[in-house]
Amino acid sequence: MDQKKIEEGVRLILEGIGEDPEREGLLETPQRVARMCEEIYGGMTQDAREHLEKQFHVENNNMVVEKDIPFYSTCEHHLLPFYGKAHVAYIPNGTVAGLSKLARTVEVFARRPQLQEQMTAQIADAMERYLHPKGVMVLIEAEHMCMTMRGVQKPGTKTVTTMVRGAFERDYSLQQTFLQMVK
Ligand SMILES: Nc1nc2c(ncn2[C@@H]2O[C@H](COP(=O)(O)OP(=O)(O)OP(=O)(O)O)[C@@H](O)[C@H]2O)c(=O)[nH]1
Ligand SMILES: [Zn+2]
Repeated sequence: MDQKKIEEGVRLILEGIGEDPEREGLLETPQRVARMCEEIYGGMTQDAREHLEKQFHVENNNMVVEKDIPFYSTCEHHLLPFYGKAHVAYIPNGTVAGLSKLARTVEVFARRPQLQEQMTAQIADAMERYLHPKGVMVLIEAEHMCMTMRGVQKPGTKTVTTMVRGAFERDYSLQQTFLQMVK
């Protein structure tokens, strides 16, 4: 990441809103924001493959559900946070990933400027591509700060997005099972 560019940008925004970037409280703010960007946009330099390619063989291919994975992301329109929970499920095809790797996959895509719909699809894509499962379903519920602290100002509004792949697309009862489990 180009820390210097971020610092220049933060200084310009501060000047733009009529602040004095040289006053004591703001002196280190550009560097702080640049360091923060490394963290909150850390997914930009990560590949979900690193997390998902190591797998373990299993005897049964029952549905695996990991629910209530908390995440923080940033909406790409306003650069304000959106945050909530991701629920992911897949039907293995002889192999499974380590449980932590599903949560890590969520992080890879959350830590980027994002649209919730896009993040939902990207997680499903990565699971499909690297786990080669029989099916995948992802459900994300989130609150968008751009809808609460500004604009339409509707705190409490939740946006729910889903993506289904493979067996979940064809079998409605699998979707129902997943929805029951994450409810
Ligand atoms: N589909 C989708 N929209 C999002 C997401 N995050 C923010 N938005 C919306 O992006 C839209 C941007 O609309 P614009 O009309 O270009 O921008 P705006 O004038 O700031 O819109 P308002 O928020 O309605 O004031 C808004 O409706 C936001 O609510 C997201 O993850 N997915
Ligand atoms: Zn927004």
